Parts: sequence; structure tokens; C-alpha cells
Amino acid sequence: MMKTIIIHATVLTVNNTNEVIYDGAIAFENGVLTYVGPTPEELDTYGEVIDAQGRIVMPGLVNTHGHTGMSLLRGYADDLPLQEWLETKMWPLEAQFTEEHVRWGTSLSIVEMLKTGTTTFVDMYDHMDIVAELTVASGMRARLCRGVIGLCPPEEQTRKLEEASAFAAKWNGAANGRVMTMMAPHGAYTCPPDYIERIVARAHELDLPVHIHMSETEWEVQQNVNDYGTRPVEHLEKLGVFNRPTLVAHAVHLTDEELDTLAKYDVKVSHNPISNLKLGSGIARVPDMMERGICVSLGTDSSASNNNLDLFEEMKMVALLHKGHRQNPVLVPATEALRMATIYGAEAVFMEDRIGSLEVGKQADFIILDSGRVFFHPSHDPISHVVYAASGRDVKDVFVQGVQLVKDGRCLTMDEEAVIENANRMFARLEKK
Ligand SMILES: CSC[C@H]1O[C@@H](n2cnc3c(O)ncnc32)[C@H](O)[C@@H]1O
Ligand SMILES: [Zn+2]
Repeated sequence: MMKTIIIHATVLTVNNTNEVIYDGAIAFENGVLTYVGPTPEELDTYGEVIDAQGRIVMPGLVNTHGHTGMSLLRGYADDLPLQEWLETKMWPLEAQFTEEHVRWGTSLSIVEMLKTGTTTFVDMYDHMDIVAELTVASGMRARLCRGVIGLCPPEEQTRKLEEASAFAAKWNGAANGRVMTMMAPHGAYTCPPDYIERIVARAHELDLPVHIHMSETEWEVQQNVNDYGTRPVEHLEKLGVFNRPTLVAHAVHLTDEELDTLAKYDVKVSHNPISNLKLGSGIARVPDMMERGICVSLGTDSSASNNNLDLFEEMKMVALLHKGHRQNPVLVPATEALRMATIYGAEAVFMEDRIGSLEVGKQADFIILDSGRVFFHPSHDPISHVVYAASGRDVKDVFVQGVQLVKDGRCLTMDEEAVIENANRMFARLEKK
């Protein structure tokens, strides 16, 4: 592959010092960054030179929790609490999902994520072979898992576990490492304890991380106490979950002791502020997590509870929400919000050696924003503008592993019109009550 260099950009490296390089450049070859620094005078050695004057170049965003197939249910059931939303709206429709529903729901998600600057996503869902195939075809990077709900007879539990394991073993490392996998019990309230232990044992055997919903609502915490005599964190600790590298989604309702436990085991958190607000679940103790050194990353959850996959919105939300909630404007500064959407996201999906920042040796996963638009001016603090003023609609170009996937706002690897048409067709076929 030829050497490419992008010059005259404002480069947000998101390295250890959050360095911003004005009139900066990044170069890459074979999908790997070979240069990050000021625009060099000598450009003869590069096969392709891209002038990014008036643009911001930054790491691709990492969405650490979602269910991509559920974009098919965007707007279908709003303004309900989680349990009612799941039991009366989501699960009855998902029970009708075939591979084709997941294909077009996931395609809708992938196009949206790519066009709004997400280059890596986590997906916990069913029919995951389809999701993996689409990930490969789209050029995105992902950490995928077949989510298992254990509220079913033992034979069914075993079938799901075997399916999840086979998927995880088959796809881990696929597409030159762009697809990685995990094992995923859906939650402590949907999986009996012995089932969680079996899933974790399988994660040990396959040497994979664990992903799970945890402590999302007060109802869930109380249910855990009623059923097992402990709150979810102690429950999962006892079941050995945290002995594996673990990414928990939500982590809204936590005591001080539970926060200490997460810090002790280096459990990664996917904070989903917009979904938590929309479902009325509550506000996670993010400033207390940060104080303890817990890795806090950002997730959208699905389009059915968000209702989009624009991670720029989560970045702004996390920076604002906790300031307002604690009446303290110092909390979650813009630099930390940006890190949550990039390098902390990379840590949360256990890929920080490869993605999350623009540094030589890392993968060339990056996005280019049009910073000529009026709300990027005066242009003295690009990190502030990216977090507080920008949106996913400002993303012009997207590269993963050095391959361009979005060019001037158009997705090169997916047929957007066909995706929209098919998603509408598949939604129309579902029987609604
Ligand atoms: C089979 S794994 C995916 C499963 O998760 C459900 N889901 C979607 N959003 C949430 C959420 O916020 N909390 C808990 N579970 C959620 C989805 O409906 C799928 O069945
Ligand atoms: Zn979820």
C-alpha cells in the first residue's frame, strides 16, 4: 500500500498530554501511523498527499455499548421506563427478528456510526454472524458479542452458550484484527448465577473479556437483593466475573464500596448518559469513578433508547450532565470528555495498544472534521469546539486501518439508499401490538 500523508491540519493527538498540533500532519502506510507532527517540508516520499487546511484530524470515536440491530426499532417505543420498555415493547418485536431484520438494522447503524465519526463499536446482540460480516464489509472495527439471556430452559441456555462461544472463537481477530469478540451474559437479572459462571468459564477458556449490563436501574439492584441477598456488584464479584477483563454497561446505581470494587478489579465502564436519561434510569457517579481512576468510556446504547448513534452528543452530554448534577462546572472537562470517546474507549475494549490516539505505531483509524463552519470560530481551542460545539454532522472523512470509508460525507462501503429502503421494509413487516 502506498504512503499517504495528510497535511496542514489541526491534529488532536489525544496522546498523554492531549497535544494539539497546528499545521500538523499524519502519515500512514499499510494501515499504521508512521508520522504524527508538524507538516514536513519534504513530501516527495509520499504517494498521496491530502491537504486538510481548515480541518481537524482526530482519532476515530469508540462506542463502547450498543445493540446495532435495534436501530430498526428507533422511535418505536419512547418515554417508558427500562423494564416496561424491554418487556412490553422491545422483546416482543425482537422475538420476531430474523437474520434479515438484524442485517438491515445493523446496516442502518453502521452507516450512521461511520458518517458521524465512530470507527470502533461494541455490539451485544443476536444473529452476530451477520453483524460480523457487515463489520468486515463496511471496513469498521468492532468488539462483538452474542448477548445471552438465560431466562429459558436449561437446554436453551446451553444452546445459546455454545452459539455465543462458537461465534466468539470464530471471529476473534478476523479481518486483520478489525473484529474482536467477547462473552456477554446480558445481565444479573436475566441470567441465573450458575449460568453466569458457565459463561465466565468459557471466557477464561477462550481468553476473552466479559461484557454485561450492570446496575442500570434501582429496580435491577433491588431485584438482585431480593433474589440473591446482594447488590449486583458483589454478586458478580462472587461469581468470578471480574476475574476476567470486564466491560460493564451503565453502572448507574453504585455505592462507594461498589465503586472501590470496580477500581480494585480495573473493571471498565461504558457510560451511556443519553440512554440513561431517556429511560429515566438515573445518573451514573462518573466524577466519583474518575476520582478512583476507573476507566470511563462512552456508549450510545441502541437507537431505540437514544435515539441516534452520534457519539459527539454523548461527549457533550457527559461534559455537561455531571457539572449540572453536582453543581460544579469543573467536573468532566472537555479534554476528559474527548478522552472518554477515544483513548478511554480504546482501553474499555482492550485495544489501547492499537487505537484511541494518533501516535506512531498505532492503527490509522482517524476522522476529519470540517472546522471551517461558523461554530468552530474563533479557532483558538479545537478541543473545546469538538466537545461543546461540534456534532457528528461535521465529520467529512473517515479512515480505518488507513482505508477511507467515508469521503466528503458519503459512505464508500455501504449503499446508504438501499440500507434505508430495506430498513423501512423490514420494520414494516413486524407485527406491532
Ligand atoms: C440479547 S442481547 C441484547 C438485549 O439487550 C436488550 N437491551 C437493549 N437496551 C438495553 C438496556 O438499556 N438495558 C438492558 N437491556 C437492553 C435488547 O432488547 C436485547 O434483547
Ligand atoms: Zn444495552
